[in-house]
Amino acid sequence: MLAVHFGAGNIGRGFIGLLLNQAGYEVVFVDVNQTLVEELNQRGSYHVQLATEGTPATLVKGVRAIQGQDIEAVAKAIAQADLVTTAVGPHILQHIAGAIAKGISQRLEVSARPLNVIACENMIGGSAQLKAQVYGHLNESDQAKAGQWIAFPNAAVDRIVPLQKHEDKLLVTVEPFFEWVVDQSQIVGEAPAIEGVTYVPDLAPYIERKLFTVNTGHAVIAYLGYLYGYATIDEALRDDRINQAAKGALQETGALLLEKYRFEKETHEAYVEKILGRYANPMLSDHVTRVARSPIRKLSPNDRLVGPAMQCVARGLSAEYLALAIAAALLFDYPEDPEAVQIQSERAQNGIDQALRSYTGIPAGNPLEQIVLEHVRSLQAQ
Ligand SMILES: NC(=O)c1ccc[n+]([C@@H]2O[C@H](COP(=O)([O-])OP(=O)(O)OC[C@H]3O[C@@H](n4cnc5c(N)ncnc54)[C@H](O)[C@@H]3O)[C@@H](O)[C@H]2O)c1
Ligand SMILES: O=P(O)(O)OC[C@@H](O)[C@@H](O)[C@H](O)[C@H](O)CO
Repeated sequence: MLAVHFGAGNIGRGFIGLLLNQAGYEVVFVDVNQTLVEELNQRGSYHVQLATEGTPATLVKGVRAIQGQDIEAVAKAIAQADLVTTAVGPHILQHIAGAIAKGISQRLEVSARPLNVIACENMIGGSAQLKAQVYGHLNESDQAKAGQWIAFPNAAVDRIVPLQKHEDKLLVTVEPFFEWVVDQSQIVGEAPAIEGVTYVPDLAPYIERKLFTVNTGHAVIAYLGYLYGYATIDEALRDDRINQAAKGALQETGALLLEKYRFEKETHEAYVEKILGRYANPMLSDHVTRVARSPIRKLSPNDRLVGPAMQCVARGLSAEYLALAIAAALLFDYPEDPEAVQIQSERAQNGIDQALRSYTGIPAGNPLEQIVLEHVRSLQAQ
């Protein structure tokens, strides 16, 4: 069994590649980072270390890699694959769509075999978005055939994997917890048997619960942590102001999720407690600037902050702490993050009101707008 995985980064090696390997797949990574590609091909293996005391590292063997710019080689691998997965980042999906389409066309020419393409990104409808981008590269006849043989099931993935700073360029340290949920209703052929994957009939509650809890809380801690001068998530969480804001935001998204999806209150509270413990893991050393990365994406209308905040406001639920985090994200002026630089330049040229409108999609006059602007003023005054 052959799995082609796009993105040999933190989640790619530390989570998806590991589980696929343990499920018996030969894993072929596709990446544009030449160092990673060369190391993977030279060594054919790498280690995954759990961020806990005294656990030995796991060896992932029999892997190789293809340079992402080698479209012919990538397409050939996809034509032969039994499964395709991605963990490249939401904005990169459009750049891999052409190679996936080429592989699908080659495959449809020679064989009628089902193939599932699963985007493992932090976003709602990641695989559906990738499908639309891939279809943009297929002719009508291939689109029709692909409709029968190629599926793009949406997924939710959860495992905190910080930036890696090991001498060994392939070693990846991950938290022990993981969750990989896939929409069963969108699978073509037999569902891939991967230990650790949960198939569900409808992904919506799972992806929203994950994005609006794990990633919302994370974003609150990261943006406030950055403003208050902390380097890592666990450090920031020890500040009472940030701790209270994270818990407050998770209460707000919790109220929304409970109302929308009828999760059991106790089960959701236990889920939140577990996540707060995961953030606090001192062995992860997860930098606030990693978690805060790409603020334009994180401030977009369907993402972890504005998404739940707008829904809370529409339902008459509180969104005070979410608004505080949106304000902090608008003030995130980390010079090494191009999206932060872009927001700050908009703010400098046209003011915070315009920056808020441009990047959050909050309609002018929506009550959330004023709440966010008040938080901006109070954060600036501190
Ligand atoms: N790190 C986490 O804790 C975590 C957890 C769950 C989900 N995610 C999601 O997983 C995805 C990847 O995150 P990450 O933390 O592993 O990032 P990362 O930067 O470590 O990995 C991304 C990899 O994609 C590669 N890449 C970039 N452009 C490419 C292209 N055109 N073709 C092939 N490869 C390309 C990069 O070189 C890099 O190795 C994101 O969507 C993220 O939100 C991350
Ligand atoms: O990957 P991002 O940039 O969408 O979000 C940053 C972190 O919140 C994220 O990577 C988490 O660590 C991960 O989603 C945990 O499952």
